[in-house]
Amino acid sequence: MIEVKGLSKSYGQTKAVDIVDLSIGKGELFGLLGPNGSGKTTMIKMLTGQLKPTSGTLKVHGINVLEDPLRVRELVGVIPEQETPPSFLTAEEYLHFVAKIRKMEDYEEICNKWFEFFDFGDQRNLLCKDLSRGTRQKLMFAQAFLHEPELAIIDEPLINLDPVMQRKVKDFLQDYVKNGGTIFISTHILEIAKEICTNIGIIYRGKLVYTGHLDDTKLQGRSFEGFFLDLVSRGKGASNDILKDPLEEISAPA
Ligand SMILES: Nc1ncnc2c1ncn2[C@@H]1O[C@H](COP(=O)(O)OP(=O)(O)OP(=O)(O)O)[C@@H](O)[C@H]1O
Repeated sequence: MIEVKGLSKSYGQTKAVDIVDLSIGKGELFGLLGPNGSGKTTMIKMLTGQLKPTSGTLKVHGINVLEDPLRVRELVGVIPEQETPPSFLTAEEYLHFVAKIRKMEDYEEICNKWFEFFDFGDQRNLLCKDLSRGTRQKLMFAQAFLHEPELAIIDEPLINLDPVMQRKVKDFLQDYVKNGGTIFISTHILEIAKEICTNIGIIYRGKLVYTGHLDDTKLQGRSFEGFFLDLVSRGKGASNDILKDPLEEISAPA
């Protein structure tokens, strides 16, 4: 579903994404983790055709994103980082607007289901600017899944949501991939990634330093947080070569 080879993005001397290879198959719930400034948003912007890589290739749904970014955007559901719905539309107008762009028919019932799912139907006629931050996030989530995309790419899906809604969204995401969808999320919340993701990637200083499923064997008795912090702290001040095999690094005596 996603095939990335040698993907890089530089801003002057800063290598925001540094020669990343990544393959994500259908049915995966993939979580991209990394400290602040490690390259997560840059990766997502390139995958969704919002940003041109410095080098490398990337295919989504078998489509070359550089050659046909519009087709990729048609097929994929996206929630960009810190994006909010337009202030001048009501919540309902916004969902209807997205449904029309997605060329959906009979979308009113589907929109109603989303209002019901997130329990904010009573606010459907409020302007988006007057919705709470969490409700705006619910709306962004609904628009991404409105057309039931085979692939959804979401920057921080649970940000601003209360624990009840977080649980609902986590269950929704897990069911979505069980039913054949594919989801790529980025998150700072390690435990969420460990709980719901089928596979994770850890990015540090633009390098993808770990990909795979994090089962207890690989954690070697550590908490996921301990694993992550070790990985990051051992890389600090060192050349990127030290991160070639983070599991080996971490399991080696300090
Ligand atoms: N437009 C830009 N111009 C210059 N540098 C940029 C630009 N966008 C991102 N960067 C740099 O690229 C690096 C990666 O940034 P990015 O936003 O991808 O990180 P991130 O992992 O999403 O961070 P966070 O978790 O804090 O959102 C950072 O050093 C950032 O300062």
